[in-house]
Parts: sequence; structure tokens; C-alpha cells
Amino acid sequence: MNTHPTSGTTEAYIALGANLGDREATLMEALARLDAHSKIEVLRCSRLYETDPVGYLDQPCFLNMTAALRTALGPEELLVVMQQIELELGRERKIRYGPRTVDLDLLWVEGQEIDTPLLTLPHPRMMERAFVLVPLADIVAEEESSGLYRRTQEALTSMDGKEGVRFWKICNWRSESGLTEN
Ligand SMILES: Nc1ncnc2c1ncn2[C@@H]1O[C@H](COP(=O)(O)OP(=O)(O)OP(=O)(O)O)[C@@H](O)[C@H]1O
Ligand SMILES: Nc1nc2c(c(=O)[nH]1)N=C(CO)CN2
Repeated sequence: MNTHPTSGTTEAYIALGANLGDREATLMEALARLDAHSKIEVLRCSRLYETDPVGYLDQPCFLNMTAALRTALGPEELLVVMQQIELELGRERKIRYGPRTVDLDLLWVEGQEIDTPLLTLPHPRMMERAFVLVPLADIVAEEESSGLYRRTQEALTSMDGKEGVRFWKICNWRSESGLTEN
């Protein structure tokens, strides 16, 4: 059993996507591997959504979701862990915006604005993507103080609806690990 961090930590939000193989199993495995890390705790998960592909259209539908993490890692270290998990789960980088067994994007980290070649925070495309915003709205608390809740709601309202994003099912990976459902 993992000893989860409680102090000296920050909250972070990530987006998960998959459109090859057993999409749900891969997303659940990615969450389990993040939570198994000694410096990462998965706090909350959104529902799962099936979404039409954006950017590169000739590919299968995605499953998308988001998760809130608490971590003792810095943002760059967290991104490295996420990329390692992508590799372990069979992610190959072939086509930009193309099909993938799993994609883990770092959306937002408490108190962090970064713009380097390796990492941009907040994620530069998150506010344009209904497949990110709809699941993000499931888990960002209204009382969250950084303005992320307000910006998520405003971006969703200014979009032409939530076309191409369909509720698929409740995420239940935590029922096995003993954590509570969102
Ligand atoms: N916030 C971020 N989250 C994830 N990767 C980022 C972020 N900012 C910069 N990057 C960089 O983007 C590079 C490409 O990432 P990736 O292959 O996941 O892109 P993509 O999923 O095809 O497109 P997109 O970034 O639009 O979702 C990574 O190597 C990473 O260094
Ligand atoms: N529906 C959907 N479309 C995408 C996705 C994704 O996760 N969902 N990811 C992409 C690359 O980041 C490109 N297009």
C-alpha cells in the first residue's frame, strides 16, 4: 500500500485520452500507476466520455476523462512520470493529434505558470477543447480559489455546445482501491 503525501504538496489536474486497444482498461491502468507512485495521490476522477476525434479526423473515437492529483513532485518531474507511464502502456508518437493507446496531458498545477520547450502551464490548448473541459467541469470545485472553476465554466459557455462529447460511463477504478467516487 502506497503512503500518500499530505503536506508540502500541490494540487494538479490532468487530462487522459485513449482511442486504441481497450481504452477504458488503459485509462484505469494509467490512474493506478499514477496513484502507485509514492509522491502522487489521485484525489478525484471525472466521468468517462466518448468523444469525436479533433484535429486529425480519420481515427477512432476517444475515451476522455480528467483527474485531480496531489503531488510532492515539481511540474517537470510529474510530466516525466506521466510520459513514462505513456511509454509503459504502449504510446507511440507517430502522427500529431493521431491515434494513441494513451495520452496524459498536464493541464494545470496550483500556483504554476510555465513556458519552456518541454512544458507549458496551464496547458495551452485546454480551454479550446470540449473533450478536456467537459470532464474537467466534473471535478473542479466551485470554491477552488485560482479561478480555474470560473475559467472552465466560461470557456464551456462560449463554445458551440458540447458537440462530439458524450457521457460514456462512471469511472470506477477507485472502488477497487477503496477511494470514494466523484
Ligand atoms: N502541459 C503539458 N502537458 C503535456 N505535454 C506538454 C505540456 N506542455 C508541453 N508539453 C510537451 O508537448 C510535447 C508533445 O506532447 P504530446 O505528444 O502528448 O502532444 P499531443 O498529445 O499530440 O498534442 P497536445 O499537446 O495538443 O495534446 C511533449 O513532449 C511535452 O514535452
Ligand atoms: N476527441 C479527442 N480528440 C483528440 C484528442 C483527444 O484526447 N480526444 N487528443 C488529441 C491530441 O492531444 C487530438 N485529438
